[in-house]
Amino acid sequence: MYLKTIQLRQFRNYQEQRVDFSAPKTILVGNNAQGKSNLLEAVELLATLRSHRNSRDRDLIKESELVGQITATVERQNGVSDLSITLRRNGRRSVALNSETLRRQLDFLGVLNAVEFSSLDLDLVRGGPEQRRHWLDTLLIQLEPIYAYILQQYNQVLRQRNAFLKRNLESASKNEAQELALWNVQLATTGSRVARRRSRAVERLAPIAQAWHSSISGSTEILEMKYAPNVPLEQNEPEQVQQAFLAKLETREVAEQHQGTTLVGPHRDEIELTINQTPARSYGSQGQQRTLVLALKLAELKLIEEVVGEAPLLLLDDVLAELDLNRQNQLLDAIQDRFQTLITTTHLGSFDSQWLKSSQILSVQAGRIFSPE
Ligand SMILES: Nc1ncnc2c1ncn2[C@@H]1O[C@H](COP(=O)(O)OP(=O)(O)OP(=O)(O)O)[C@@H](O)[C@H]1O
Repeated sequence: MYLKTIQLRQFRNYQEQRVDFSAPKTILVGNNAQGKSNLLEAVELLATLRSHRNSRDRDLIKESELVGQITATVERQNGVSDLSITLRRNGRRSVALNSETLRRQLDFLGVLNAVEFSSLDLDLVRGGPEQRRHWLDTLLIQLEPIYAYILQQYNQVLRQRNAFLKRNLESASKNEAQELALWNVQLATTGSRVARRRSRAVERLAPIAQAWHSSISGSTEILEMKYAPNVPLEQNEPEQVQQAFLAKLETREVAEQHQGTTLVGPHRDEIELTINQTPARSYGSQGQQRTLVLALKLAELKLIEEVVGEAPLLLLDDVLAELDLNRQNQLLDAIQDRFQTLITTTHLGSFDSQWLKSSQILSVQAGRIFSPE
């Protein structure tokens, strides 16, 4: 797939900016805080309707404006599509595909696919389980857009169940016990859907990440990636997972009523990363942790390509310069010209000259993008 053009209106620090992509690789060069990451963020929103930086819509809209917009033209094997996202300060978003406003945001997903790699991704190793869940969920949304809906349903039930538990702290009248039983069934049904999909995704991702990791580290390190669901998934049959879910809820009932919050479910899952049998967080140097993140990102690219049948975009936000030459080359070899790649950097010095020759280079300055003289 190929992103041909993108247009930003009142988005972040851009007033009105169109970019035409003319090569498989585009390098965006500029000083800090000029708008490079903002452009990649716009592409990420088109692919996932989510932002790496977890921003609220009102932060995405240009200061003092009410509405912001991202539009783009994407070329795929089966034709050309126009995408558009309109952001409003009051938080109501609308999305359109080929100029037709879509009722369900879900139908917007899957037209453009992208993998983002930024320094924030080091949190995949160093951060808490929430970061890893968020990462896996974003990947799943691209692998099967229906997952966006499944996750939203789960989160909605979870919020309502939490509110119910809070309202009824410590009490358990007969009516309330009945209502709780209903919430439990809903939580188990929606939660099992989330957990089974996460499990499947990790199963497919883990061997690819392990192979990349071994290749980048020169076979000295073995990466293991394991899904550690909060509700055990001994069997992958929906019914059995739901039963296990309900059984665990029963064992935690007293604790949940005491704490007024849901203690069971995929919002407490973990994705375990170990290197040579040591938790990745406590293993080795920053460089080694970077190797791990790089392997995860390359695995994401490959898995999306496999599932979707076309190569996703790769968004490299200021990370190339942070990789040593060996890792840079591994990455560049893996990309070649197969993946359209947008790269941000503050200086071109660290790029291979061959690379520079075959890339489109654009300058970014105070919310304006232009070809350097
Ligand atoms: N909603 C907004 N309205 C106006 N300006 C914004 C908005 N959100 C962010 N900015 C501005 O965008 C700039 C940040 O741009 P960006 O994050 O793309 O930096 P960058 O060029 O990638 O640089 P760095 O190398 O520091 O990441 C800052 O000047 C910030 O004030």
